[in-house]
Amino acid sequence: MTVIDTLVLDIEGTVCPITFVKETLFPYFLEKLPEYLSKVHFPLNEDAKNDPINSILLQLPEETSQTEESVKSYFSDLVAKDIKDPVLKSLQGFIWKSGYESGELKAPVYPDSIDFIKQFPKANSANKIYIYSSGSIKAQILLFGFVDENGTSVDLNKYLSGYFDITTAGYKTESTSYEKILKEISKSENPSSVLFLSDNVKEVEAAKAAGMESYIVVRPGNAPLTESDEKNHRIITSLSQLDI
Ligand SMILES: CSCCC(=O)C(=O)COP(=O)(O)O
Ligand SMILES: [Mg+2]
Repeated sequence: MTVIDTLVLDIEGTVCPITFVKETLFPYFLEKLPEYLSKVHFPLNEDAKNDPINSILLQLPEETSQTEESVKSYFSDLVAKDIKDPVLKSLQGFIWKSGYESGELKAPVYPDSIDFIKQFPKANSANKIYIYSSGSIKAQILLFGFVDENGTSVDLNKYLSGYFDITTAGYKTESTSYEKILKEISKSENPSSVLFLSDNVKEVEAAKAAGMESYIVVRPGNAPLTESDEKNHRIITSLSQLDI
């Protein structure tokens, strides 16, 4: 049996509760959005590329980016439907930054995940951990940079070897995205030495189709699994159950 030395971790529903994303991060973004949009001049200025919000909004379809109101209602709709849209994810990462830096936001990464992330990449071993989330890479680095460990903010980024999102790897339910990750981390020849963990069955199936090992992580509040999901996949409820 191949030894697993590389982990690729999903975030929401895997190493941190879905409620943190849905009930804290998404509402924080919607609450702050009007304040950020009020500083933008509409119609958008094609030449104001060094204004970060203006440049993000320039990636929107033209009919959506005409007025402050149309932009607000476009993003609110995407958030309500939890659409993994790259422009939304980029703007969310930008707005969450000020929340983490002011101390208003702290990421409730599960204690078992904090322990695992700290101990798995031992010195002088090939062990590595990567992150693959629909949240932008900027948002991933922020989340792991401000982890709430017993009330203290800790930075776990030094234990992580890299990050992938939908702009760099592709959508998480497509096997080609996992093939791309394998190539990027030089594991195409040995995909079964890589373990992907996620709460999302379709993501687990896509990773397996690319040749990775993959388990479903069940956490409180995650979507329920069917009998066939339970039969076809290995399931864990904590990263402390990993026998690697
Ligand atoms: C990186 S924090 C924000 C998470 C987010 O926006 C999201 O859509 C979570 O998706 P995941 O792929 O981590 O389940
Ligand atoms: Mg998830």
